[in-house]
Amino acid sequence: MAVYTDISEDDLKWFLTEYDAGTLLSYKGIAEGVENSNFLLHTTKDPLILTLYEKRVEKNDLPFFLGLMQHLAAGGVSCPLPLPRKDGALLGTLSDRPAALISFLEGMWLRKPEAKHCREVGKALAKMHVAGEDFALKRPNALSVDGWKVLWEKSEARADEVEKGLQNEISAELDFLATHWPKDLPVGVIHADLFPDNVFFLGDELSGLIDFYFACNDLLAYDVSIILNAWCFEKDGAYNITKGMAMLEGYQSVRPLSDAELTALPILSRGSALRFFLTRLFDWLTTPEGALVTKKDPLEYLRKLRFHRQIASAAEYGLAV
Ligand SMILES: Nc1ncnc2c1ncn2[C@@H]1O[C@H](COP(=O)(O)OP(=O)(O)O)[C@@H](O)[C@H]1O
Ligand SMILES: N[C@@H](CCOP(=O)(O)O)C(=O)O
Repeated sequence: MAVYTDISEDDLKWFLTEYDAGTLLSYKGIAEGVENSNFLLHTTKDPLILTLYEKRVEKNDLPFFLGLMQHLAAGGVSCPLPLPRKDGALLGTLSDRPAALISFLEGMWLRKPEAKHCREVGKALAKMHVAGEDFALKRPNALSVDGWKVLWEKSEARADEVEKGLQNEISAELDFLATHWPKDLPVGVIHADLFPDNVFFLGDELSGLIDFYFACNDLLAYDVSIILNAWCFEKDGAYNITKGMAMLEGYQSVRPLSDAELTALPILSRGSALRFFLTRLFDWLTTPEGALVTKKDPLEYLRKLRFHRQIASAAEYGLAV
């Protein structure tokens, strides 16, 4: 469960006086997510999500995230809209945390996505990439190669507690990726965390994307590798080529990938698998027992990383190159 910060009813009512959000009827903490504290609010107007920004979110980045949601929504991407305060600001303070109200998005995330859903996610990601082209603000990816090294330094000494031999394996992987990471591919605004729990569906129809708090400027094809990792593997660790094919076709129906992007897909997928392995490993080693958050398994991403090491070309993901 991710409610790191408690709020009192009085404080919340006071916070709401800054907005034209109606009168509070009820509120409850949301059990999902790992980064921030989220609450569902019912008022005499539309339902809202209240987010209190926690440890890994830099306050200076919030105008980028909230502005991006506004920009994408205006560009036809279905995503939550931040509600401005009466003074026009998108951000307030509650329980000593930066806090925002965003619109409630109908739908639910899929526990068992199928190939047809992967196709929709591919399309939606490509639409987001296109809609983000003229977004003026910039945010470098703090979780690319240099950021991975910093994260790794914090976990390295204890990595073998999770699996013997990890210290050597991951150090070598980082060296490899630092040397071979592609530089000349198309860049733009990427979501960077488009996992199943961040995509809502109503029936089989994709109703929207949420959780833009890792969004940044980086290689567009890196974002494709993230969804490939997050959506196209089965619980037993096997890659599902039918899902991969559907996802890549969906993406390319909106934004075709260049030959260089396709060639780079295996190494980008190694990188994105490593990125999620490293944040999970850090959380695994540092989250106190009994904390109200579900820890995610780092080894799931180690297995994906090892899979991508064996891939010789993007054709093996389900696409003729
Ligand atoms: N705009 C929204 N509309 C509906 N539900 C939302 C919205 N934003 C967040 N949620 C709910 O809160 C949960 C956690 O949100 P998320 O942004 O993924 O949190 P975190 O950043 O902490 O990972 C989601 O799984 C969803 O249930
Ligand atoms: N998707 C990441 C963790 C970030 O969680 P989210 O709730 O913000 O999507 C992972 O699976 O490691």
